[in-house]
Amino acid sequence: MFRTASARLTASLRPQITVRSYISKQTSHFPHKIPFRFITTTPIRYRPPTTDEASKATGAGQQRKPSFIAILAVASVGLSAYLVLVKSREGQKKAIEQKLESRTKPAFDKDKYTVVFVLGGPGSGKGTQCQNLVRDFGFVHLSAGDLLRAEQRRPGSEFGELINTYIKEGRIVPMEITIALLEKAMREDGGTRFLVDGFPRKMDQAVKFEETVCESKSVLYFECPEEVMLTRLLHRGETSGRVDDNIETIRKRFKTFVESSYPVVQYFEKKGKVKTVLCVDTPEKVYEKVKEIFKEIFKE
Ligand SMILES: Nc1ncnc2c1ncn2[C@@H]1O[C@H](COP(=O)(O)OP(=O)(O)OP(=O)(O)O)[C@@H](O)[C@H]1O
Ligand SMILES: O=c1ccn([C@@H]2O[C@H](COP(=O)(O)O)[C@@H](O)[C@H]2O)c(=O)[nH]1
Repeated sequence: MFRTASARLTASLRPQITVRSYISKQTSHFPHKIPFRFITTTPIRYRPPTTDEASKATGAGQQRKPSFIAILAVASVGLSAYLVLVKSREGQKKAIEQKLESRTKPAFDKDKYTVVFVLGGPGSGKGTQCQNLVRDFGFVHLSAGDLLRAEQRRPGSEFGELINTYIKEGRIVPMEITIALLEKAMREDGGTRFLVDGFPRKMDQAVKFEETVCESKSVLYFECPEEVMLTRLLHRGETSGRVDDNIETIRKRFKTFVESSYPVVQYFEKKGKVKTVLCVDTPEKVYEKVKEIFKEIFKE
């Protein structure tokens, strides 16, 4: 008999089973050393243990502090792997460099192959117009940016991480990599007329490509105000998934264009190779001008 109402209430809250009997029912997989608080006989209301409590009881998830030696071992293995990777990447770059250095003449004869460089700021419309030229003039379109992105995605590429970092920063990838990709694409395609889009972006690339791969016939330059290019790129960024179509990287790309790429246009201008097209109009209007230029250059 319970003496008071409150004692009756307390009794009704007593567990049907104590924690000890719960453990003994579940016990086959419990450790022999059960934490003290689990073996109290004070009847408390049973509730199943929380995941946290269960894992403490079983010892699962308990972290042992790694020793200093273990940390050192893991760190040195990581560092060695990183150094091997850097060395092999450096080695590959050097090998390409040496291959290019050893050339006494370009790999492709300019009398048999036609290379047109397509230059202009980011978002000026180079890629859009190249597609029209492929359709109407039988050119092969080689976008240096697309080739770099493909190499970056290629499983096992030694340069994937490096390319990604340069593109995100709006910087120009070391020329050996881009030149090797362009030359490979030219060989694999087997065509004879190439629109090399978005390359050369720096003077060293311009000189090296013409010395070792092929001399250009002409340069098509798309002139476009920055605010127009900015609007286009931000719009493209809504769907492109490109890591560099965001305001921060776009600003960096504009800076790189002014500092490193525009001098290339000036260099070819002095050689009388540049045809300039203002491209603030609609793509169709811009193409009318581009088409006239190509008809003029490639009349046969
Ligand atoms: N004349 C134009 N008027 C309006 N939008 C255009 C025009 N030309 C291209 N665009 C659009 O602007 C964006 C950039 O064009 P495109 O990709 O051809 O430029 P790009 O110079 O090749 O750029 P990037 O160098 O960044 O690859 C695209 O979304 C394209 O559809
Ligand atoms: O010759 C090149 C061409 C491109 N890059 C890098 O790629 C991005 C994107 O190029 P798009 O032509 O706009 O597709 C460019 O900003 C550079 O980071 C390069 O390094 N060298």
